[in-house]
Amino acid sequence: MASRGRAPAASCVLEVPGPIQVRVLPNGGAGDGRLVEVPEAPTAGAALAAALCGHLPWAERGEEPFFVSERAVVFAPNRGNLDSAAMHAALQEEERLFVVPRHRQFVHPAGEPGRSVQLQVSGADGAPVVLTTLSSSPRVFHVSNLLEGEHMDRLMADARPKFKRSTVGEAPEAAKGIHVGGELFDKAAKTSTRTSENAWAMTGDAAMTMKRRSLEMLGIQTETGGYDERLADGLQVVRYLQGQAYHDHLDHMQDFDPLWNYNAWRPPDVNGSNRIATVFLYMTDTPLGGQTVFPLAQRVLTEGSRRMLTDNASRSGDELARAMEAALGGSGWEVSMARRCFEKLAVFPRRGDAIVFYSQHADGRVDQQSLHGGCPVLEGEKWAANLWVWNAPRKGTVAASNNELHLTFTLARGAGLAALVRWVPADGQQGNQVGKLQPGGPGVAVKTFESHRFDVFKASEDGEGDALRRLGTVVASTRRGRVQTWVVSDGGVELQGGSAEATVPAKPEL
Ligand SMILES: O=C(O)CCC(=O)C(=O)O
Ligand SMILES: [Fe+2]
Repeated sequence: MASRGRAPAASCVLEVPGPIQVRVLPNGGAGDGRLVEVPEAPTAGAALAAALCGHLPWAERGEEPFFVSERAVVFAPNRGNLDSAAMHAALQEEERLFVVPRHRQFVHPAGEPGRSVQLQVSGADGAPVVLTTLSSSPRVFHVSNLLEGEHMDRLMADARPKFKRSTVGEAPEAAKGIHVGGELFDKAAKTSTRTSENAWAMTGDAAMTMKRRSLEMLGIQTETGGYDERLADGLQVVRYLQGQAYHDHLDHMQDFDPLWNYNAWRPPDVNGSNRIATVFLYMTDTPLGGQTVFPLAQRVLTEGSRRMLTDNASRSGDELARAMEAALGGSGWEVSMARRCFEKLAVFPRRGDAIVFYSQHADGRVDQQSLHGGCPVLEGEKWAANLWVWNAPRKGTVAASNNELHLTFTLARGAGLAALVRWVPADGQQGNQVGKLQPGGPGVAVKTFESHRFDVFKASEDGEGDALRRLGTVVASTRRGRVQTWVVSDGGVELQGGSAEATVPAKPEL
């Protein structure tokens, strides 16, 4: 990318910056986008958004977007820099600029494997953090210059006396009470599919530096525009000894997960929260094995990625087989995994290298392609630091009142019918009945949360309550107020006192 000649010339005459053009694309988009001129006259907020991306359906839910440049600079009203002057100062000629809907997060564009981008993020010893694409589906990047050697040494030294056998579905001790509830921690179980050891690093310079840089590198936007602790789990220092591994898994919370059930709470694609990305930093050179494998990704070797993906390639098949036998014995899931690890897209652990991969698409849907695992360590040890990053504050870190709503369903006056109200889980399963409406009877009141769905059915009047016909669906949204009354009649379900706009079902424009 050519940089504009903005530096003062040898004389005292300042070079006046000329107009600058950027390439505007939707969040996560591929390709070159559309060349648009950043207005020279001072332009800010909605006017700037319209000038830059009028050609895109950008006003999702009527909200102005924010912008993130390819080099991870966020331009947003709450950062005080959604204006043309700030863009002129920070952007390079023809830099790609992504339009991110207000309630989503920027997702780095993948591009071709091997493509590198130097971010405007200062990393280890002031060097810029560099992302290199390893795979576009799932989105996996190699990261250079994330953390200083001293910071890694500190993380390792602090973790050493604290290591415990890793569990799955656990959360840091220090976060107790801010996650789903105590139950979660009691149920965290040792498992045979994750045989490593781990220790949490919640505070301290090294952990904070890695957390801040990771969020910066991802271009994560927060409510205040500043760093927000609630957008990541604690930093986890992980150690795998010879033979240890972490079976293929997904990092985001699953719908069917009995402990978390995050998606049912608020799916990420309707502004809920879940893990969006994982930053994984290798802190040791592992002589053999210990790769992070992505079995569903395509393995493309390029000049830029060969070293990261073929590190142990000089070992012959026989040598590998002998090493596997010595480290793992003859059977078990670790043996078949170890073999796959030398065939699939797999990143070799090299001290100071990191990877970042996404568990969600740009539109918030979870990405099931992001399946990955920690390959068995065949020789030596593997030490790493792992950060799970969320697209919105983790469940339990948002005061319940922030998205709590009180809905009352009531029969229209004179409506001679009975009705049932059912809550519909996000997974589309059969709804749970929350109440019944009968002529002359009381309304049905529910306390619920943003995006929860309720179906209202006409019911047989004998009170047996068979659902006969669906009269309407209400999707809870605080945009229509925190206390709402919905009136049920044969003709449908309507918000009492609602304006025409308010009763239109929330429908994203994108
Ligand atoms: O050890 C690895 O390479 C991957 C670890 C991992 O997937 C995790 O900690 O979530
Ligand atoms: Fe993982």
